[in-house]
Amino acid sequence: MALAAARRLLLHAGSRLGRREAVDGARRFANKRVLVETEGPAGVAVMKLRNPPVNSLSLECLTEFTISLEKLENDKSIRGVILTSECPGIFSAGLDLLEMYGRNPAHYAEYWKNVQELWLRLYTSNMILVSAINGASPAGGCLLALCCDYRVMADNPKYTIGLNESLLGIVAPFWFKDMYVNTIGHREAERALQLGTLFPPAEALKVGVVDELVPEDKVHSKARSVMAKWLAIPDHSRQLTKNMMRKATADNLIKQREADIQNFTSFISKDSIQKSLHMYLEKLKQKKG
Ligand SMILES: CC/C=C\C/C=C\C/C=C\C=C\CC(=O)SCCNC(=O)CCNC(=O)[C@H](O)C(C)(C)COP(=O)(O)OP(=O)(O)OC[C@H]1O[C@@H](n2cnc3c(N)ncnc32)[C@H](O)[C@@H]1OP(=O)(O)O
Repeated sequence: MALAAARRLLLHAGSRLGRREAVDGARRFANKRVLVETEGPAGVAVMKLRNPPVNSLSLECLTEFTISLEKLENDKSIRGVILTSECPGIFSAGLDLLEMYGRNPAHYAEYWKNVQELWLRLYTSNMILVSAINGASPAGGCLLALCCDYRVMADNPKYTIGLNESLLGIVAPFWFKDMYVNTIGHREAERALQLGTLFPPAEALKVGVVDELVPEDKVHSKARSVMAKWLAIPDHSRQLTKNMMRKATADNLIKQREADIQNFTSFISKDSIQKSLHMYLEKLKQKKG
């Protein structure tokens, strides 16, 4: 309830701000963790995640992301969105592990509902989505990129991308898996999901997790030129085609959202899974020291 009220407030405040800035010509709105700029080619917004240090998708970040998307969807002048990060070297570290560790079942359920909500909005968006992957993109970070229509990645071998859930002792849900299969094919997905592979850029390109690699300083300009190509296609035919390609995958979750929340909640609440997450978080800490 409290989150729903916060969401309404944010949406309202955001739309007032958005309107005022549009009058000034600045065309920019921001929540704390998501910045949206609509400068550049007409009809294109750039959405930047800014939840330092690693753009983990906390409940607040998910909510702000979903609200920003909703606002852009409602703005008929916007036809395309470039999704990128403001955190140096990190696109997104994926779902926030601290939302899935040491909390209670009601929190897990609320969190998962919001993860589903963001995925459904992104994956089924009528807008053209291009990701400018300017850093590491594990698990939920990869999920965000996979929702896009085209993925441009910085060719920096330090950055990796993939669904690495099995390395954490958890299991990618069926809808993550479905989207992976849709993108890279059954055999590659089967192998990568079991091994929790994090692909360096050249391998990510080879297997089809991303569509194009460019030098790091060219990621944004390339994303813009890709967007220009997609904008040249009439919206109605592109949207109907996208819907035809993606609807069955989205419907598969829509028809069992509640069961998926229950599954997640009981899975993540298990002592053995909490122990695995604890060990993984400790490993992340030790990496530093
Ligand atoms: C039967 C099945 C039924 C249902 C389905 C069930 C379950 C499915 C469940 C969940 C699916 C989850 C998908 C996910 O997205 S899980 C998240 C996976 N993410 C990762 O593995 C990334 C981990 N992070 C890293 O590898 C690195 O941090 C990095 C490469 C992103 C960045 O490296 P850096 O060296 O630059 O930074 P660090 O020092 O490692 O990190 C800084 C700081 O941030 C904390 N942190 C990192 N990632 C996360 C995260 N995802 N969530 C929360 N916090 C994170 C890290 O611990 C550091 O914190 P401190 O400064 O030490 O406090």
